[in-house]
Amino acid sequence: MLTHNLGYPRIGSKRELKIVSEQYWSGKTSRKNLLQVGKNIRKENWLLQKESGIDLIPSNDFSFYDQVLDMSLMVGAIPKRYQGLLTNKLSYLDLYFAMARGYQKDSYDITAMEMTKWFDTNYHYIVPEFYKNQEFTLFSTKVIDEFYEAKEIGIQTKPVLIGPVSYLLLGKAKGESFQTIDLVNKLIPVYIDLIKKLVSLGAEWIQFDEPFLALDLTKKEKEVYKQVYLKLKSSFPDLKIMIVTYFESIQDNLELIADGLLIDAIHIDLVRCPEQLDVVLENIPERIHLSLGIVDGRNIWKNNYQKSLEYIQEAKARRKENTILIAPSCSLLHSPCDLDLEEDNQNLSTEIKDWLSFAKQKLRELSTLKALTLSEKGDKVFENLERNIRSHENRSNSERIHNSEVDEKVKAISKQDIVRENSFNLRKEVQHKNLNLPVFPTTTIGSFPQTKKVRSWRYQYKKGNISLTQYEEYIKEEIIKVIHWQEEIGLDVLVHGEFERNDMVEYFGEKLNGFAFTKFGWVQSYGSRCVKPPIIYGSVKRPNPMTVDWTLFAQSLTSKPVKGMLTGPVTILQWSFVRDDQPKSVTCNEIALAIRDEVQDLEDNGIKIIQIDEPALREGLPLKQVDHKSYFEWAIQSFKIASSAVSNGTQIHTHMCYSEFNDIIDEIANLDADVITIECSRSQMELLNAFADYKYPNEIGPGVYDIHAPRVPQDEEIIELIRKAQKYIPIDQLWINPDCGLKTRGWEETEKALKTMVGAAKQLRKETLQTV
Ligand SMILES: Nc1nc2c(c(=O)[nH]1)N[C@@H](CNc1ccc(C(=O)N[C@@H](CCC(=O)N[C@@H](CCC(=O)N[C@@H](CCC(=O)O)C(=O)O)C(=O)O)C(=O)O)cc1)CN2
Ligand code: MET
Ligand SMILES: [Zn+2]
Repeated sequence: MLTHNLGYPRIGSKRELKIVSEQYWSGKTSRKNLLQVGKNIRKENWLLQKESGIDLIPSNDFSFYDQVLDMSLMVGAIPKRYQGLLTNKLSYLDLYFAMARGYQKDSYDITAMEMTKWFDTNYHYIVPEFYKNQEFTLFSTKVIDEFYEAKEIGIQTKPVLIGPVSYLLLGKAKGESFQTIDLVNKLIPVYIDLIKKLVSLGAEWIQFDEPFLALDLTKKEKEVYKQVYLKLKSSFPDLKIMIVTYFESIQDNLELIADGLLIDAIHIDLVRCPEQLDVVLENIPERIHLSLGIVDGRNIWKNNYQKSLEYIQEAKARRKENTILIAPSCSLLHSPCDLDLEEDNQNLSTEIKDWLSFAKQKLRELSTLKALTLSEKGDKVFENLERNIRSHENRSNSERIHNSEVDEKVKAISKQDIVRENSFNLRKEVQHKNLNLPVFPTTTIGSFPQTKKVRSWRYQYKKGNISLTQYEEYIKEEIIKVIHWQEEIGLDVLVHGEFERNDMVEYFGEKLNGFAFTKFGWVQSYGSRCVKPPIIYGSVKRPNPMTVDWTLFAQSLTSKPVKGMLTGPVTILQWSFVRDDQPKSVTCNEIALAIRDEVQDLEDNGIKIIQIDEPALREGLPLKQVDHKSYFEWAIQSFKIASSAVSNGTQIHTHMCYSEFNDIIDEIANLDADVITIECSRSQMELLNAFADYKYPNEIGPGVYDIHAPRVPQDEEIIELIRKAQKYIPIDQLWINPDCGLKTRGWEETEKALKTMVGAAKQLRKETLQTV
């Protein structure tokens, strides 16, 4: 039985890659240094995995930005708008970053590629752009270089590629309409080229990530799967092809995998879908090795050895031991790096720490499980099993995890608690009278630039170098500046800027009971951006108001409305590491009740507009159609618990971004928020089609410019987008705002962009008045 790993976090345990990338982008360090830091991280990760007793160690799991973008460069899927950069001899790395971040320099003005969520995770990938007559060529040798690099330090790795079918399905057809999967015959020769090189360097196993193989597939997609793996196997009969699935069960595609695919191993996610083990053992023949994904790659709880050993025993009873592998459920990209770094962390007690395991610890868990499988009772390694059992007992018996008062409150939630006083039409009238806004009201999504300065104050405060009063004074100064600036440029609905927040989820977690925090538990979200998801270990409760003081302070500075700014229950749940000992729906309701109290407090204090962000609503959607309904039932209910306590005149906003929303318009409408601001600009307002078809009843602010990249939009671009929006949405339902919050932007581009946006709104208002 072998242990193997599917991918290790590449940001570095102290976010070394993030730091150096951002320095490189701002011209503060050399390309050579950036490349060196990347190399050091790869080496460290490989050696760590070796020391931890992992038999098959991955390569090409490293990335300077995103593994899907790496694939696009690998196969030469470079959209035309970057060709000029190519011929102008921009380095490979700078071309790569230009595709990810856009390029606005030396008379170039090129937009970035679209970015979207990686399945149901908070990781975002760069969406490949495909054209009907797309050609592919082997453009980059990254995978070969990294295989060789590992070999040089004595490690024979298993290169990781995104499988050709999943790669095509992850992309988007541009220009003429067609199915991306139709490009498969053009793509395969490039994979073959690549594999040929890897095999000649001595690669024995190659891991093909094919997450779509665990999802609903069309007949055609199944057929393509067959063709592709037939072609690959017949080209490389001696190569061991491992197909990796995760986040869902393969049970609906067993026949295809067992009879249709010429492969040597299949990996399944037993953490998400333990129930598939039985049918998989029944149906997958022994000639295909079976990799059991038993250590949770998506959450931070310590592995339950007893349960894992049962799975292994079950497999051993039904197939030869040397056809079994064990692994994390998915790539450890989604786990924080190292629990050992959390020494003297007061927000993570020794008791709770004993319940947890991060990427480094998860590797050890795998080798311990292997050792336990191979040894006899009484061997020393069994002490590990006993310790593990004790940890789990301590956790389930701990007094920290349940609070009967919260349980009672959740049980007492009634139908009345989840509907607004009146329907939207009536509320709208009261709100419009109340707020008296112009047509095309302008607003932003909440955050303004989180500058180094603001972050370093927080850092200094947390370290004890400055007092709380001093820290709050600094934040107040920022709020004063940002309120005045918003008034000056003529925005209609203002925000306080969220300067006091480290992150929109972590901040609320810190204020709620039942959450623990790490110091170094960073997980990559996209590019250099990371999050430190808080850990929900117990009942959630709001001991005190969380945002009221800051919001009132901001409102006291202006006569324009300031939006109260909250993160919604589904998003707090989805972006935290959530307890696995009760249904998510229950935890979500607990959070919803806390947010409801906060909404009520804001209203009681005279705040007229309250935004409850739910950018992760779509992300939480189960990956298979059959499970959608039950998810939406509790997710929508949670949002409504949080938002429905207010009177007609209080305007509830929500905000969503980074996802495809076309297929969930019904559910978005069911939230019954008075206004939704939604990301739209990267997809050129495509989304609004769906809203228009649906005759979406409430108000909408489709994002009019992309905030992911520093690029400043032109006047005409914004006007063009608003005109487009007007074709779909009646004017009296339209708001004007950016795609998302501005926390990742600098002030320079923010000022220019928002002035342009307000200018565009003013111009359109004039035109509208003339036509009336
Ligand atoms: N949780 C979450 N998920 C999300 C989003 C989001 O906002 N939050 N947005 C969407 C896109 N994803 C994003 C994810 C992260 C960031 C982001 O800006 N992350 C920041 C970190 C934010 C943070 O936690 N900041 C802390 C810690 C900052 C820090 O690095 N401190 C330094 C010291 C600071 C100094 O002195 O310079 C240190 O600890 O060493 C703070 O402000 O307090 C980053 O990577 O840079 C943005 C978008 C989808 N998913
Ligand atoms: C990822 S959604 C972000 C919403 C939040 N209010 C912000 O402006 O940053
Ligand atoms: Zn957003």
